[in-house]
Amino acid sequence: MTSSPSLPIYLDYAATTPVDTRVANIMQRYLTVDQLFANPASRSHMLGWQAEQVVEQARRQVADTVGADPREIVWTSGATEANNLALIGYMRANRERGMHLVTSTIEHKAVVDTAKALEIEGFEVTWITPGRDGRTTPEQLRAAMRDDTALVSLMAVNNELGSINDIAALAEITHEFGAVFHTDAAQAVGRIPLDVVAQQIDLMSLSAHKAYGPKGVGALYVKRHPDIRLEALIHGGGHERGMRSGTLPTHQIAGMGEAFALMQHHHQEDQAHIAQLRARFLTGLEDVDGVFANSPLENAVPNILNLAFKGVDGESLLMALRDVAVSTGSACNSASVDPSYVLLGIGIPRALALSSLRFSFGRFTTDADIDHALTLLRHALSGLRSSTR
Ligand SMILES: Cc1ncc(COP(=O)(O)O)c(C=O)c1O
Repeated sequence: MTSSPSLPIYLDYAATTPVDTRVANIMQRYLTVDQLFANPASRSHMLGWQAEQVVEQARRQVADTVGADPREIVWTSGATEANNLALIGYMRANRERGMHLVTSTIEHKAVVDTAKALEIEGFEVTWITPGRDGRTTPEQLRAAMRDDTALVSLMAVNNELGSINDIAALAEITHEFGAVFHTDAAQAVGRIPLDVVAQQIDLMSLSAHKAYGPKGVGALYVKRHPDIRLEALIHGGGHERGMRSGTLPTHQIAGMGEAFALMQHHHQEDQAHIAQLRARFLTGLEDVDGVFANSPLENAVPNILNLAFKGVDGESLLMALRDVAVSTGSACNSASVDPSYVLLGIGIPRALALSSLRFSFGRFTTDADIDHALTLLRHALSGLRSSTR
């Protein structure tokens, strides 16, 4: 007999993942007075050196996960800061190479809004509109490139759709034009193979909390090459080779290192488990009318499934599904609800975009969670549909 899942059922892993207990146990070692709490930048005593070793061990773990050299990893507060540092830091430091940046309309806000801030600063941005499958094609990128393009920023895995870009092909075109390639890989670690050398990535944003690590820590991979110079956004003690000042949070960093090492170790097992959960979920909805997948089912990670429920208001469905933690990509303000710009960006009609929910699964999601969520979803849909009939 399978026991009933505890409520609410968490199907919002793309928003954040729980910290793996093994990661939390390691983080505990670097906090209190009887532990290794010292400042890793303290050079005058052994406790500082020991803390530094912990940071360097985590740097190796993160570097190993993406095929980088540890010296290429710069700690940040998350992927948002890493995206800001990559885009603003690179464009400001390389004005003489070009004032033009290429990105897409369905990037995470941390890229979209950063690119808009650069436009205000006088840089020019070309916004690619990806296809219905959420991918930017090599042809689209080629058409957007100019002689003065300094940087291309295209995400590895889209956070609302799960669509996967062909990073290696996009990076190759970027380099043909002499520009530098950045990818936001916050949703990609442990979901798709990442290898900065094979995929020719120059800059890559990473986040711990999408990979069973803690919130508030991330990294920017910065290829060691004389052409890849960044202007710092945060000034101070000159940490991280001057690229990002601020005392390093040993416990957060150790957590990210362990989380990434576990991600690498569990990659296949996690993804097989999750692919089976997505199939179970889709099968359970086969006989429900008016359900459409906004997420592509090919060239997509299985942990993110965005579905539209025709004729049903997404916000009302969210309310009716109080015992299932999911999300809409909508932005609410006091007067109205704006549909997800990502769904609109791939050509989903406004009404259908407003009827959409993102379900995202993870390492700790069980078959019982899926079955129970299906029961609640079917019940909520029939309730809402019969009330509007
Ligand atoms: C694709 C993508 N980029 C960036 C971020 C922001 O990451 P962080 O929360 O580490 O700042 C997220 C998470 O919301 C994301 O999904």
